[in-house]
Amino acid sequence: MLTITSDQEPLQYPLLNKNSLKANHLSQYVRMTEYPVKVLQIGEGNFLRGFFDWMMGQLHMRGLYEGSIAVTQPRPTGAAKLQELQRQDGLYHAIIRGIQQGERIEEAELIAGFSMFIDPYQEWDTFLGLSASPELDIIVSNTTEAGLAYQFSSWNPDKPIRSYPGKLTLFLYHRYVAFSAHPDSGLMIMPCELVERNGDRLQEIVLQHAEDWNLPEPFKRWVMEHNLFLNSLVDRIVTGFPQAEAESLNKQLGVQDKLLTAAEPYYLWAIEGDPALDGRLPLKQAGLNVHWVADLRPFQLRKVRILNGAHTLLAAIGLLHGFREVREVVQHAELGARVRQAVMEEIVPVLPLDTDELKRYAEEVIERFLNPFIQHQLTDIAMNSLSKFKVRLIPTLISYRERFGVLPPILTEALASLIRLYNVHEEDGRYIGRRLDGMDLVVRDDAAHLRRLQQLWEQVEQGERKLSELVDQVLGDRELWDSDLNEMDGLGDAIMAHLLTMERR
Ligand SMILES: NC(=O)c1ccc[n+]([C@@H]2O[C@H](COP(=O)([O-])OP(=O)(O)OC[C@H]3O[C@@H](n4cnc5c(N)ncnc54)[C@H](O)[C@@H]3O)[C@@H](O)[C@H]2O)c1
Ligand SMILES: O=P(O)(O)OC[C@@H](O)[C@@H](O)[C@H](O)[C@H](O)CO
Repeated sequence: MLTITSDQEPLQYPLLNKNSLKANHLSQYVRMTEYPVKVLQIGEGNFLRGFFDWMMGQLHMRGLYEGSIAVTQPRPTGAAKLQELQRQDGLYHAIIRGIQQGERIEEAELIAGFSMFIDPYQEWDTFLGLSASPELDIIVSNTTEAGLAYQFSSWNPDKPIRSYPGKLTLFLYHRYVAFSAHPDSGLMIMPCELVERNGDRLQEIVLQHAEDWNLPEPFKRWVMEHNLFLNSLVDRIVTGFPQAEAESLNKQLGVQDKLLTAAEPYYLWAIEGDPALDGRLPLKQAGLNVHWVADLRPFQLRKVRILNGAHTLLAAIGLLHGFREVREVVQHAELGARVRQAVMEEIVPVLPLDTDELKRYAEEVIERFLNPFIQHQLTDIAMNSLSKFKVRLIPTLISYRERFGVLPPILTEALASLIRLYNVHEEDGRYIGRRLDGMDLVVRDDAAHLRRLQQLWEQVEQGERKLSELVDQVLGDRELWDSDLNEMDGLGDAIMAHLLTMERR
């Protein structure tokens, strides 16, 4: 582990790879490459590198795991990142920085866990071949919510299958055949996608593909009985490559690392499963903040409603006011106070969990948002805000109204801000919204939703529709919210009032 210090002498910057490693790191790297591949990782993205692979680094450092990782990208566009990883022999630095319980943490940890790089679109046979390895034990993935989805694919086993669950189904089928359905050949499958009950969902899709492809019933039974699809919840803010500071970090590290991965010190992984599974992947034994739990729901609810809810809320309000990063919004006297009010007075009180524990978590979340070293872009968080708002904030809005008989003021303002943010027009295939000061900003969301909102706003601006009608239409759009929000007394009027105030500004 290196500690980032201030000014060191400028060094030459060879590319980070095994040839540029110092002796102590080289021996660590060589030891790792001698381990058999025990983990197949589907996903070359930032999150896994700053979370799971970092954890594997901790296991390796403590001598608790004698297995390496084969990494593969879930879609063709990931090939460039995979090649970059390969050029660096799978080595990179996790830059872990922030303030935790008042203590400043600033570390650059060299991560060395990958021993194999497989592009399934070019090396399909190698990919499938790995399924026959007796040492392989775990599959981990993060392919975003869009990746963990059913996508029909016709039976064509000789060609790379596009979707992740499709690939996984064929991979498991090859394994089932290679080990003649032996019960011990089952794998532990750990999806990290932020999808509720991600393990159950993945298993469901795998079985659907098995059905589509007429795979034998005993295979389906083997999938269900001898493979573990674990539901889990991940929590760590990983912002990826720290563009603004890359040069100075490389200078301090003395190498050129194109895969620097920035993350906060906080992390939590709650996995629904028997604590005995820690024997298979000794995360708890390594002292990591990992919990094998019987019921994941409280963790999921707490994190999605508080952390992700606050993110979605502050992204909508912050972007409209011309801010770029999470920290800027939370630090702002007026907007920051509103974010705190939303979390402490609107979100926390309606969660059916221990209030003291929730408040502790909420305080921690605010501290994490204030991390001075992390540049967390509001535009990244705001991507697909409509569906995020539906899952992360609407349930709170409804519970609050039911419990207190009035609307939560900040959440209502956030919903109005979101509607205002989506006053978009199309330009070269992109949707451009307007901040309150009239400046443009790109809005990224489902194109059909964006088109509908664009049309409504255009009709208002051309005087063909009243603003109140737009509000009525948007709140009543079941495709957006899965329900009619106009049924919530007073919501339409409150949103109207906010929109008019914004326009007056
Ligand atoms: N970055 C974080 O702080 C953080 C924290 C917790 C959870 N997450 C989850 O991670 C996801 C983003 O990952 P990231 O930060 O590593 O971003 P990233 O862009 O670095 O990686 C995204 C990964 O998902 C794959 N992917 C994207 N769309 C896909 C699709 N349609 N089908 C298959 N694969 C697809 C990409 O190829 C890549 O491997 C989010 O959806 C979020 O749910 C991120
Ligand atoms: O990753 P998304 O786009 O689903 O949501 C944006 C953020 O809320 C999210 O990435 C959090 O930072 C993360 O969930 C923290 O664990």
